[in-house]
Amino acid sequence: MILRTLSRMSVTTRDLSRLARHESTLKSCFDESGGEGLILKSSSTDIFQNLALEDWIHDRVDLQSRSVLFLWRNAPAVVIGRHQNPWQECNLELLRRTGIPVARRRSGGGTVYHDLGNINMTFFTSKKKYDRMRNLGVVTGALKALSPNLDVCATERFDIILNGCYKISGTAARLGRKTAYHHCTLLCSADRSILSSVLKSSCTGIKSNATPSVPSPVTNLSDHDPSLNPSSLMDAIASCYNKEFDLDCPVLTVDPGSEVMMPGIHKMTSDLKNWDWVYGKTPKFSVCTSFMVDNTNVGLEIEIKNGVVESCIMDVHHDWLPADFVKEFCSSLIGIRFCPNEFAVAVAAFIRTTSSSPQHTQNTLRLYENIVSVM
Ligand SMILES: Nc1ncnc2c1ncn2[C@@H]1O[C@H](COP(=O)(O)OC(=O)CCCC[C@@H]2CCSS2)[C@@H](O)[C@H]1O
Repeated sequence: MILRTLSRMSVTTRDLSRLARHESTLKSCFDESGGEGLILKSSSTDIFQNLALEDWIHDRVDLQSRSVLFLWRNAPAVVIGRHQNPWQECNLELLRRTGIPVARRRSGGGTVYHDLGNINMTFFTSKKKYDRMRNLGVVTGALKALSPNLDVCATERFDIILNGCYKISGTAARLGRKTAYHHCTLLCSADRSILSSVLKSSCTGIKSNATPSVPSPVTNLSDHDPSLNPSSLMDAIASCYNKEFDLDCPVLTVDPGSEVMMPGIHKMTSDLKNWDWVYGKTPKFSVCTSFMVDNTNVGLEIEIKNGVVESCIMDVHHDWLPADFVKEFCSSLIGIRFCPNEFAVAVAAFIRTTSSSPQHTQNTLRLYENIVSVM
């Protein structure tokens, strides 16, 4: 039975034989799946696991013969677009302090904040069937079905706005050669104060060609209709999806932590967590800034490529730190990741290995404190 269901999904033969060995575990996910469509809901609230499940569906499921709607929510997280700069888009210092992760998704577009009050939907189709407005129609249809008086509409840039001006949903997409997915958010009851504080850069003076986000005033649906909650919204979206695409799919719960059910997903999850993906994929940029230390102005220009310091120039009065010493300090930073941990290690090694007066050591530490605040 499971083999027949999976054949209809056209998962690769290799997967099929591997999956067949775990029939009983797979049943819960695929047993009742219909022919042309599938609605999945994640049991995980881990941003990396959920993005990995998107990758897994995109890579392993034949989307020529069926469409998939994937519904998911995350614990607090910031999600940047494929071509963005996290130093430019968010308050990394605040995120580290609060333990909120930054994730880079595979689709383009801007940065958004997720928590359990925010729903995510991913619409997978063949490239031919890719239609963002139709998908957003499913979302606005679900909202109108639950709360007929809400004034919601999709915009030209594929946001959904409430009362003509408040954004409740943002869209991004990934288009492959033959398949595509469109994913979007829906703000039901997210923490707006955290949303706005984490989406403010803590790094001044960034010069970059990375895709900038387009900030908008946002609102939560539950502030306009307190009867709305994430769970009833997901049910309504699933039912409108079935109606719009003439399907009759149940909502199947999937655990993206299960390697048995989705072979290869652990590697996909760890790739998404990797520093080299989250930070290292940032397009080349520079930080050009200045700060005051002990009434001395310090000019700083750092170039960062693949998340790593490529060049560093510091302009400091020679009475405060001798020019040769500053040059040596700058050289010691080349090749380190632009992040507090590696910077601290590099500065400690520099101090340990360079002969300097107590005053120069003190001043180096003052430089450290100021530079680390832009990382
Ligand atoms: N959760 C959420 N929903 C809607 N709008 C948001 C959200 N968080 C922040 N914002 C607002 O959108 C802008 C950025 O708008 P911008 O248009 O630049 O970017 C987007 O909308 C990207 C949407 C990505 C959707 C994916 C779906 C699954 S994984 S993430 C930000 O500055 C805030 O003003």
